Amino acid sequence: MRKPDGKIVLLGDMNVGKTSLLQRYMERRFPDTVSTVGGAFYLKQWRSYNISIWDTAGREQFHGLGSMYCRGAAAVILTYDVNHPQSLVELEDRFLGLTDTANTDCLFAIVGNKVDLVEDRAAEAREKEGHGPGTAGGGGGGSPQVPRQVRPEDAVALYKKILKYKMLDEKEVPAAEQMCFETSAKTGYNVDLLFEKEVPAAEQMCFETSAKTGYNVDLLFETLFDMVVPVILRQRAQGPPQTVDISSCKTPRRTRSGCCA
Ligand SMILES: Nc1nc2c(ncn2[C@@H]2O[C@H](COP(=O)(O)OP(=O)(O)OP(=O)(O)O)[C@@H](O)[C@H]2O)c(=O)[nH]1
Ligand SMILES: [Mg+2]
Repeated sequence: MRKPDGKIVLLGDMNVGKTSLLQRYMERRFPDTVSTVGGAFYLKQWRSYNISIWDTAGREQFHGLGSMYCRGAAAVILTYDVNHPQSLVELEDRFLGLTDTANTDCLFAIVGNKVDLVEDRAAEAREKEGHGPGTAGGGGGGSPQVPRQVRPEDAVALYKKILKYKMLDEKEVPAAEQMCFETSAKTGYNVDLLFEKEVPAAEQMCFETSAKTGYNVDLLFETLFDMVVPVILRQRAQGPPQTVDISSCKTPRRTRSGCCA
């Protein structure tokens, strides 16, 4: 089997729908799931690249494994349940610190899943499908719907905090080393790096999805695949890929305030 060119990791609390999102995308279905033990991955061919997508366990007992799965990751999908505000809080408190082992220019996406259960989104989906407001069925696919618990702005705020945590805030002055490039137009060396290194806008990296109806699931994964390709190219230009060394994995310290230590 060919070695994957890049890695994307799904993180988030138990029950938010990580496995369901991955199965919806890869297998085009919404099967019954059991709580994940450890982790598992799918391989996706995107253009000429092989991308591994890792599903991880949200249960506390497997927490220490998260940083191992994130090692060398080109992108991390931080997943929460739009109906459980605590699952968004957990991303900052418990999961963000696990990404310290990811690639230095790792991309982050924040995904609010189970949006089919939210009243306002279900109405929006019905209108998109051409049904009037109040039509039975709609985006919820028969699920009982509840008032919105987490606003998209809350996810955007977390994304901005992550950029700060990773020192990628647009307002920060980039380090001198980051802004000096050696290139070759003839071989293409560092040319993509020069033109494509930019921080995506927060709104572009926050998604609301439904693994149940499929809403925004293709958009999420395929937007990330397109963004991960330049990261893979940069990784190649910078040297050999990192390997997983289980013995060197440490569980990061957790903090309640201000991201992770
Ligand atoms: N209504 C609705 N239910 C969902 C959705 N996604 C997942 N679920 C349900 O939520 C439950 C948990 O889904 P999983 O995909 O197993 O959650 P997980 O994040 O992988 O959980 P762990 O493996 O324990 O970390 C299951 O009963 C799913 O059927 C969704 O988009 N909408
Ligand atoms: Mg799972």
